Amino acid sequence: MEGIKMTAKSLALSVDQVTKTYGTAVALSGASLTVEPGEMVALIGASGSGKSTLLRLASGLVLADSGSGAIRLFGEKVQENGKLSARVRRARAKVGFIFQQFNLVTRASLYANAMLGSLGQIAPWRGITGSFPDDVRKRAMEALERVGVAGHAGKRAANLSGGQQQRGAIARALVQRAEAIFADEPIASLDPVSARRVMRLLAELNEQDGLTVVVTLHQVDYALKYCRRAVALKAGEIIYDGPISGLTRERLIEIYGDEYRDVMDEEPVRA
Ligand SMILES: Nc1ncnc2c1ncn2[C@@H]1O[C@H](COP(=O)(O)OP(=O)(O)OP(=O)(O)O)[C@@H](O)[C@H]1O
Repeated sequence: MEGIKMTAKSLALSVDQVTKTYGTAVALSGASLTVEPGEMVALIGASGSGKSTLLRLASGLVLADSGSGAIRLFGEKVQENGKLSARVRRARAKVGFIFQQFNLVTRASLYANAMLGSLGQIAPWRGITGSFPDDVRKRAMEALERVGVAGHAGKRAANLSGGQQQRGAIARALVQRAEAIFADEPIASLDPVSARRVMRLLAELNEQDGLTVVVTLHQVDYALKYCRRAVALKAGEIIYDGPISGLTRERLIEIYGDEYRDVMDEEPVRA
């Protein structure tokens, strides 16, 4: 494929001139972005810069302003011109979305949550009655093992730690047979060890299984460590899109504002 421009069909994500306003607040402004299959991309930017909005638009949970271009997942249209596509379900089927608030059904077991990844593949009555086919049960257990939480399969999601829940959500994406995982702040509320586990798992799925990963991150350190490409938003505009090595000191100050200079230069309060 080298030297050949990838078509929208072969791209994991394509966002074409998309704007989203909430009242008078511009959350995303004429953003265009493409992600190729197999990439691991960090979406960074200060709080309120538009990272979550971009992922929500990609999932079809939020509609862009009219006049916006198309958003596609693996060539299938999610929305265009502020209208949901008729093929949105087909588009969504290829991506496991992990949003902080809506990750798991908290009253259900981790095992049941993982099986829910099969909803698009089985007869609706099976999902409603919870009578999942044997192959789904098997795949759910394998996925929980793969992400390292099989020992908690029978526990209610509500009774598990944030890190275990995040890994459960990743297992659900594996049962879904997702070709990509789009995760919104998957490590925001995790301790450093749990955060590292989740990021390593995403990186492993990217490297070993070829899953495309798009992940919003607050901590630049994790982006530098686990992602090869960064897309930085500022006030709804993409102001950097390139290799992670391009996140120089000056660029980070541009992304996070002048005060970030102090953050980088600050001495520890206690030695
Ligand atoms: N449902 C909403 N109603 C009104 N304004 C919203 C809504 N969702 C987002 N916004 C606004 O859009 C802008 C972008 O928000 P968004 O959540 O995408 O930023 P973010 O970069 O993900 O922030 P954070 O890192 O804090 O999660 C912000 O100004 C926010 O207040």
